Amino acid sequence: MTPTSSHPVIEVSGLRKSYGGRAAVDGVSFSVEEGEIFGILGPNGAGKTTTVECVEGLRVPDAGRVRVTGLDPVADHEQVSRVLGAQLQQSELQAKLTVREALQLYASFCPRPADWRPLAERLGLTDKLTSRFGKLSGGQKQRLFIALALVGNPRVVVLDELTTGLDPRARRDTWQLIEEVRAGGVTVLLVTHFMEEAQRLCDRIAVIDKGQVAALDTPAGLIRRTAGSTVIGFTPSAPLDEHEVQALPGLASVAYKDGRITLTGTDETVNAVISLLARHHITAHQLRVTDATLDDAFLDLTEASA
Ligand SMILES: Nc1ncnc2c1ncn2[C@@H]1O[C@H](COP(=O)(O)OP(=O)(O)OP(=O)(O)O)[C@@H](O)[C@H]1O
Repeated sequence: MTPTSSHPVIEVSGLRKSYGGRAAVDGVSFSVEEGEIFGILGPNGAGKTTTVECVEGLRVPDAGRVRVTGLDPVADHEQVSRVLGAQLQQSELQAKLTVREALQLYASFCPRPADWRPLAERLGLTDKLTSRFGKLSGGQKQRLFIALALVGNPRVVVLDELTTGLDPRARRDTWQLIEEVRAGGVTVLLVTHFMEEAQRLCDRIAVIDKGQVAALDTPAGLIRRTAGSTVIGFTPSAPLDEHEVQALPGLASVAYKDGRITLTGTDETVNAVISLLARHHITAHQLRVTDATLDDAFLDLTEASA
């Protein structure tokens, strides 16, 4: 089989994988189009890494179909490894290898490698080229893994826990780099625990929970699915009547903490709260009205299936 562009770049359909009789991935389906940044989000143990390892051909599915540029990652492993760049796990690099040697070595495996020097520069590794892998800090190792995933000029890059262990500046630089990589037409499959990262980078996200896709949408679409897409918080100058609060239109949730009330609901809820306060001559101190975040949506979606 040869790669073709008529397929989605990544297709996963009815994927199942069990370990010792326990399903880690239980019927996952999604497809990723060329040039997309597709996020996989989910709680610990949800089956995210197992899913992406099946995409990388590192695990053999028990059932279902996985294709990368139309190729089977297990049967056509060699061809897939020419188009797919993956972030390494810690144990996969020798401690004695220097950063330069690692970059040169990985570039030498690839048919049309990128120039590793600007990549190293972009990832803040230029000062570390002669340092041995074993002596790098956690964040420096992480940056090297990102460089190694990109050095082969892949069509598809799989990044699992992209920015874990990076400081805030390195994290932001890495996000920018990923956006630049995508602007160059590369498709990105990104496993992340960081909501801000998913919201900022991903075109679409599959929320995986207990081995299944709990929701698949754009970040904005996922937020809209949450019961309360608007969050209203304030400290009232006098207690509110609980019956009136519960009767607010569009109300999704109410929480009280240290005299402060936080409601989630809709725009209608905001208007109704303001009228309620005005009717009772109650002042709202430190009133904040914000949009719900992906964090709220994630909790809602993964709790809903708990
Ligand atoms: N090699 C393995 N042998 C046995 N069980 C495994 C193996 N790898 C993963 N599991 C189990 O499969 C389930 C899914 O694991 P997986 O690593 O895919 O989840 P994850 O969503 O990536 O989790 P995390 O966010 O914690 O990295 C977990 O219950 C895990 O314990």
